Order: sequence, then C-alpha cells, then structure tokens
Amino acid sequence: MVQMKVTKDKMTNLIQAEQMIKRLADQGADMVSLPESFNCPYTGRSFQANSEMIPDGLTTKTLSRIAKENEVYLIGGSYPEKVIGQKKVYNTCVSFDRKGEVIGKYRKMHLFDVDIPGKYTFKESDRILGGNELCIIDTEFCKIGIAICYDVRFAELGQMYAERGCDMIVYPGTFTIFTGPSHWDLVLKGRAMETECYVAAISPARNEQSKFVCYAHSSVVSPWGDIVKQMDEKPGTSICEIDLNYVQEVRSKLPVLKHRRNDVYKIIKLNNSNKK
Ligand SMILES: NC(=O)CCC(=O)C(=O)O
Repeated sequence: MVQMKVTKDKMTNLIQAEQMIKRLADQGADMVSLPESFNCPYTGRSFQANSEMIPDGLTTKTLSRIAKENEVYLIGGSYPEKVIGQKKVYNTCVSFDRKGEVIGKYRKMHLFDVDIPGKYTFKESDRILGGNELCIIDTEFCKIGIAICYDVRFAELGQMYAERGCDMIVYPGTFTIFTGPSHWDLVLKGRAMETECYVAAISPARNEQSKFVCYAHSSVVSPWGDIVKQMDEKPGTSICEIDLNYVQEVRSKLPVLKHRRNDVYKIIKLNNSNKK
C-alpha cells in the first residue's frame, strides 16, 4: 500500500510514487497499489486540469515503466482520464502486470455528490463522468475486482466481483475526514464479509493544507471481516501478506455465496444502462 502525500505538482507525485513502489518491491512486494487521485489533488478543478489520455498520457506511460522495472503488479490508484469530445473526465484506475502491460482499466462508477450541511459539499458529477463497466484483473495469484472509493458503499458491485470469481477486491479511495471515522472500517469489513474476499483500500496520506482533507488509514481486511493491516494518517508504505487459502477456508465454513437465493432475487449486469 502506497499512502503518499499528494501535492499540486504532478511530477513530484510521480517521483514520490516511483520511490515508494521501488521501496515496496525491494521489500518483496508482488503487488502494489497507489491511492485514488494520486497524481493531483482530489478537487474537480484539479482533476480536469490534470486529465490525460489513457494509455498515451504521461502517467500511464510512467506507471507502465515503473511496473516493468520493479517487476510488480501495479494497481495505479486513480487519475483523471481525458476523452476526446468530452468536456468532463473520468476518474480511472489502470492496472499493470509485471511486464508493464495494461491488464485493466476501471472508471469510477458511483460519483460522490454529497452535501453534509456545515461540514462538506462535493459534487463529483460537475466535472466527472461515471463509468459503466466492471474491471477484473487476472493475476498469477487470483482474480481481483477493481473499484474506486465511493463505489465501496455499493454492496452490489462487490457481490458481482465475488460471483465472477474474484478472491480480492481493491478500492483505491480517499474518504473524507467527516465520513471516514464512522464509515471506513465498517464498509470495508462489510464488503469483505459479504463477498468473502480480501478487501484492500488505499488512500492518500492526510494533508491538512489540502482542500479535501482525507481520513487516510489504508487497510487490508480478511474474508472473515478482520482488519489484518491498517495504516494511520501519515505518509508511508505498508506490506501485507495475503493467504488465499483462507478465502476458500472461510467460504467452505460459512458458504454465504452458495446460500444466496438467486431464485428469489438476483444481481444482474445491464449493459451501459446507467449513462447519466
Ligand atoms: N473519494 C470519494 O469517493 C469520497 C467518498 C467518501 O468520502 C465517502 O464517505 O463515501
């Protein structure tokens, strides 16, 4: 987990990300994840100003090189994706294999439009478009579902990943300082417990000077719902060893995935039905 302090300068962020990824690779990490909005501050204006084409932009090319040089799987947090002909951008996570090849692209599906009077107002949809596609990356270890931050509140998405054979779900995410203390652990544990997957959520470090002050606390939760690794609010890296046999153990002891009453209710995927 790369819990980096995101600055206003893209190059500084890319250099910092590279140093932290290298540190983790040197310590033996097989897979590294960056946080949501790792190459620019998480504000609508900054997101639009820093948007790049994928895969031809600087950030995607840089991450591909870093994954290849360090021979790690890299889940590229998220960064703003420019699309020709669209004024708004996507909040996108690109994943790479050990050779630096792109193995997945996920566009944040649920947009964070909230108004908590006296505390916090944010309208992601003013400048960002919501994606419509799931993203499963097929690694040498297991299948991993990718989603971004606010998506974690929507149980159905996690359940679709579990139904499609994922043993892990990774959410690069930057929860607010207002919602995180009450909800972060709860939603991560909830998604892990009901999907019986490992859940990892990777946040930037807290930056009190930023317009968007995040909760941080990057975490890994086991399929039983226990927090197996959690960082505090400070910048840093953290490694967690994951035992995929434990996924099968939990699923055989408590087979909630099998007990779902698909004859009564069912989660289905509607193709491109959610364009707003
Ligand atoms: N980056 C986000 O989507 C923020 C989500 C958040 O803070 C929440 O409480 O949900």
